[in-house]
Amino acid sequence: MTHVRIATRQSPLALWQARHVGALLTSRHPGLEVTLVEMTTEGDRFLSAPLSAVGGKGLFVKEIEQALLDGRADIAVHSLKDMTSVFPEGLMLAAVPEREDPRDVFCGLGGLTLDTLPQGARVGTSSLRRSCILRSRRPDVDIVSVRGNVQTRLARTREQGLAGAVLAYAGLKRLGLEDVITQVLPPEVSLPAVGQGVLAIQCRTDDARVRALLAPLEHDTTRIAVTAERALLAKLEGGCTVPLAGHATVSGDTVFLRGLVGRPDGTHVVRGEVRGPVSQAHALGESLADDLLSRGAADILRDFARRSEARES
Ligand SMILES: NCc1[nH]cc(CCC(=O)O)c1CC(=O)O
Repeated sequence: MTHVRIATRQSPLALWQARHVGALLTSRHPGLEVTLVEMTTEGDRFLSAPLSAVGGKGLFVKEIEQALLDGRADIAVHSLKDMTSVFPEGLMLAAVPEREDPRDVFCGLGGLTLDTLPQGARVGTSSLRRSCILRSRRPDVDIVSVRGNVQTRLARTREQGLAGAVLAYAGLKRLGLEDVITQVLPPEVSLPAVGQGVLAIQCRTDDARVRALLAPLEHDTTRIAVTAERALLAKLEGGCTVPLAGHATVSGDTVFLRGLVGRPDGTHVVRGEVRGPVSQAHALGESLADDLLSRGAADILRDFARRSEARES
């Protein structure tokens, strides 16, 4: 019987995700042999600097993608959230399984929530999006960068005596760590990142065998939502990392997409939303991007690009 190799990072969350996709595959294809190819990526090696300073989210996926292109693995499993809008030539997003809960959560010390946080509290996150959203609601809050895998971030939050940290519900659920959550943040409060809660299953575009094996893992509603979200991302990303959120829901034949671009300190936030038929998911994402750009996001992106240049020189 046939065999597939899944490339994955070695963090507990990445391993859970790769094993989960392995289990989905063997349940659809009894007798299929699945092995994991465990890798360490550049993103895992530079844990001390903020992600935005060491090269952004592409770091975690680049080396895994190379393993696919080199034929060292047949499938890669990533968090879609960690992927840039452009895929390397020769690779495709072969399947997106059903989305896990996309919301952010607050993990507060001693039961704290965002509403009971004391004035000037220190909150852990290394996400520009979470920093922007938190500061826009609570300008008094002090953002402390905590990087590393989910368990490491929770440990740092405790060690440094922070009031709490904002994390993704999906990661905590997958790791069985829901008991640290003190508040689930609705999208109206913390608009999720593009692709949050979604697993990206990647393979070589010319690998018909693996594409056929992955086809039954595809979840149509999830695909529609991420098509809208990633069309928004593609028009706003512009090569630099900026606080950006994008979240779509599907109800019947209608997609509802919300987006946000802002400054990391929360002093300027541009929000918008669009609604339209599922067949127009991609165009809706692009039109929301244009709308945000015309209402101030273009200025924010321009300032950001200028500051990145200043950092490099
Ligand atoms: N940036 C790291 C990362 N990438 C994906 C998840 C969670 C799982 C998901 O969103 O699918 C996380 C952890 C977090 O943000 O708390």
